[in-house]
Amino acid sequence: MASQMVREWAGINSFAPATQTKLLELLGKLKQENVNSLTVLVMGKGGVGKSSTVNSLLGERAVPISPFQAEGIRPLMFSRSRAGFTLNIIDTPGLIEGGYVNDMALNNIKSFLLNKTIDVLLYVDRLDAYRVDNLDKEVVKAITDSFGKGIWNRALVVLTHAQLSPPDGYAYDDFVSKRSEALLKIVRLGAGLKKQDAQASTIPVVLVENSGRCNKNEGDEKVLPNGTAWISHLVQTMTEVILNGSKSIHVDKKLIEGPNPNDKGKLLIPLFLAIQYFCAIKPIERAIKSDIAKESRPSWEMRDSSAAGRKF
Ligand SMILES: Nc1nc2c(ncn2[C@@H]2O[C@H](COP(=O)(O)OP(=O)(O)OP(=O)(O)O)[C@@H](O)[C@H]2O)c(=O)[nH]1
Repeated sequence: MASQMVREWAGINSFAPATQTKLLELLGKLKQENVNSLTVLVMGKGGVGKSSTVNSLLGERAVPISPFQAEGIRPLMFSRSRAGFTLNIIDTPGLIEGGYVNDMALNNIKSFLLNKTIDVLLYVDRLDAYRVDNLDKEVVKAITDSFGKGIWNRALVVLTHAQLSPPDGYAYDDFVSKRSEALLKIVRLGAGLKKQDAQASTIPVVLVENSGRCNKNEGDEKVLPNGTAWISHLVQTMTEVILNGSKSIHVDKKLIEGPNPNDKGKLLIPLFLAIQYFCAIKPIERAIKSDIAKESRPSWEMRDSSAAGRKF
């Protein structure tokens, strides 16, 4: 982290005054809790608005945006500091290639993150998508297999294109709840979260609108159709997640090269097999051998041989 060039977070000045005030308040709150730097990892499928969200948060065009899926230029980390606080934000390549999880992209991300600590994961998708499928689950599973279930304690689901006009018959908030619930369900499935896991019910969903045509309120803040000033709302939700008492994810060699962090129970499999062998299979084998030894000649054999004797 130290080798990264940290620039002044000048982009914050491009936000509306009310947004700036709120952000500085939130940074102050984090500093009060001894959080002086924050590393935000941005992941998701391709073309969902990851880079645009990075730019929106930084308040500058740090990453070039294209309507076509970018190839192989990321991960990229941008570090900005303001009032003694450092924000590191990591943009990553889309995780799907040709209908499958792109293992190479995932390995690049993992190597890039070596010795870094992830404070928050922004799992990005689009609000204006009408279904979830197995690929969504696979992407979530790949993230979980790489960093462990714990990452979802530190995650937000971020939905871009939030200035959408819902299809006929839907109120905006109803559409948002339906899409959020469908996506959260697949996240829980992909992450292998059970109902009793704390994260299962607490992953927040935040809406963003990265387009330059985002509506503004009278205070010049960028707002969603429901009136939420989304930049400060996003940072506030990130702050809540950071202060929720869960641990950040430190990415070390063991996490990257070691067994799947969710597979700890599987290490016990050889032990279970050994117990099964010595306590069940061995005694059965012994019993069979002793039966064979005890039984000199089976009665049917005796019967058959006496019958044969009579014949010849
Ligand atoms: N209207 C609207 N367009 C968006 C929004 N976010 C992203 N876009 C557009 O969606 C396209 C893809 O955005 P990117 O930010 O490059 O998406 P990405 O996830 O980084 O894409 P990859 O680099 O391919 O992984 C671009 O044309 C953006 O302008 C949004 O909130 N609203």
